[in-house]
Amino acid sequence: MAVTMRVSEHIKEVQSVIEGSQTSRDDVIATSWTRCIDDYHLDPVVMQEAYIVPHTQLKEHRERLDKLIRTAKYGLDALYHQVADHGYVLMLTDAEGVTVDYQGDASLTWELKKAGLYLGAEWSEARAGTCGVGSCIYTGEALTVHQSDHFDATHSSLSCTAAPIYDVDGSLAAVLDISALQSPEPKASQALTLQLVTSCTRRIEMASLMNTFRRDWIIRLSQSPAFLDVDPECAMAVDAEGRIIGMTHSTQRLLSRIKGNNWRQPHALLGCLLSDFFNLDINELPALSRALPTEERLLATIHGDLWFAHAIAPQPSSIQRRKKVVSGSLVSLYGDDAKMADLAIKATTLSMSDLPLLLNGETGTGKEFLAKAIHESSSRKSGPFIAINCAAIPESLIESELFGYADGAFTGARSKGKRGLIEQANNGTLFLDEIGDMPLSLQARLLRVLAERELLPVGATKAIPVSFRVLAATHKALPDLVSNGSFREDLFYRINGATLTIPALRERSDILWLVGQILTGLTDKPVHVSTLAGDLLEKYPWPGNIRELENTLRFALAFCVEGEIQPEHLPEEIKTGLGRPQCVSSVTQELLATLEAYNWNISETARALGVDRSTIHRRMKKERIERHYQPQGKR
Ligand SMILES: Nc1ncnc2c1ncn2[C@@H]1O[C@H](COP(=O)(O)OP(=O)(O)OP(=O)(O)O)[C@@H](O)[C@H]1O
Repeated sequence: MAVTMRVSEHIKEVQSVIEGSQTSRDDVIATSWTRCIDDYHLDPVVMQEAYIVPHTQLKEHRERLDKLIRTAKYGLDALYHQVADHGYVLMLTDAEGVTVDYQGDASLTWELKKAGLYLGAEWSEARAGTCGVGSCIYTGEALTVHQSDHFDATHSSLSCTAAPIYDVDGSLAAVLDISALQSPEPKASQALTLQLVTSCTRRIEMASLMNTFRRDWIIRLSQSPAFLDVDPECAMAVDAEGRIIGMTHSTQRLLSRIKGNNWRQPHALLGCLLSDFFNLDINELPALSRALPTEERLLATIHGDLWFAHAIAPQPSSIQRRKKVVSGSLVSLYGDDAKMADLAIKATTLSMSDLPLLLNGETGTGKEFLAKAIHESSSRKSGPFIAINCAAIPESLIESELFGYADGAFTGARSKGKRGLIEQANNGTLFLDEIGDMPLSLQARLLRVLAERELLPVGATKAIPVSFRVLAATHKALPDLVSNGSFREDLFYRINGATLTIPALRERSDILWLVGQILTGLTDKPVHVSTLAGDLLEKYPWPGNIRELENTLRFALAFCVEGEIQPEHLPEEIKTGLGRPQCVSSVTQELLATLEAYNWNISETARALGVDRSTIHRRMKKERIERHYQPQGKR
């Protein structure tokens, strides 16, 4: 009976307030009641229990706020511990009012669920009428909706105190609410609760800013030097050019005040220079680090108001931190890429030993580049680095090129002896590129040199002692060549003290860094890459890896005159984002198979396919078919 009386009185009060009667309710409550009628068309007579969103929807809402839930966890746990004994539950909702995280007394689950103080409950104004979370979302301010402040009499036993949590870009991310099923009658009893919730949201925003902008400058401000380090009021993130890129909500209000802006327009602040608000330039930030006593770290706004400030320098990424253990030359191999960082750390350790290394990777991934860096990081760096492309030297010359020949080994003009490449590598590094293409007969001779550390030039009778480190590279799977008998197993073990595998360019996350490095090497002029062109370069699959990237940039430089590479300066296959054709037609497959079968003899291939030679040439040109790794002399 008493409940029915209370409900009808509440409905009457709501109606009289809507009609404009004087009320002792807070303004924020009265205006929300008006919205409920005018905007959401809710009827105070129709009472509705809390709405719980279906489980699958809740999962999606939670996933969207996952990062914040994890960041806020410690703060939420601490807050719940403070209020649990006083009968409060804690809810974190997203900006739509859906409860995505919850802590409450498990023994009261049934009552709490019924009252909507539970995971999945949706507390938007449009759905639930005037309520803590919904009205906080609408106003963007912390507030308490106490008992009969609720529009819907169903909720008039609840007291809900909510505060907004803003994202680092100033948009509303979430609402933190603590609610009680029962509370004392006066609304003032909730004043302390409001304080608690607000200071918790400030700390969550601070943690979120610190997490998001680890690699940028963070400036924290406080009116008290004693609280600057422990509980600052404001914090903002600033990029290398001194532009504001993130902020907590109190900073949003402070900066808006300085500029004379409405605080609800955070985008008018983002991107502005620090010097638009404070008498400070980015270069002066180090002076605000902990090197100076707190009392001396003063920062003045452009209007002369003073704040104590603490500037935190950008923290190096884990990859950058790990770069400190990578030896000098190997650092220049990569930017922010975890796979390359792992490779460089391994290469640094191995470069200190004399172990033979096998460098594996697709064509153009930088195997020779890596080999040189390893040489330069090793104790043999003052010796020569001799590179031999085992696939490029004609088979007939390879022996004399590698081993040299003695005086009089040949008749005629070349009767004077010649030092072979292996001898030239003495005291340095011998880099055997495309080792998988070395003929079996030479593999045996190379094995002997590696085993005995002495070499016998062609026609010589006396062996020469040699000391060098062997680095070998291949894009082929050497174990497969060993299995099919085209590579000697004993040589494989001799050159493979350890294997270093270089990732393909498409697997790397530092493509744009590489673009910058290569452009610096190709031109003295400053050249930028537009965002769109950069996107295309990052998306392209790069079958030819860094070599193809280098050629692409040469191509782009030839067409770009304005100092900025745009998509139209890129080759067709990159511009269209399609890449080179990945699958070959059956006609092309037949042509390839026949060429292979006839050892790339065009006349025999033409005869076998019943066409003339010019047709084969034309089709090879059209399909860009060419024989790879053919010894030079036979092309
Ligand atoms: N980290 C790097 N920074 C800049 N340029 C690089 C880098 N790595 C490789 N390159 C360039 O890419 C091209 C290909 O590199 P490299 O010849 O070392 O590749 P590779 O794997 O040995 O190729 P292949 O398998 O065809 O022998 C070279 O012009 C080299 O200068």
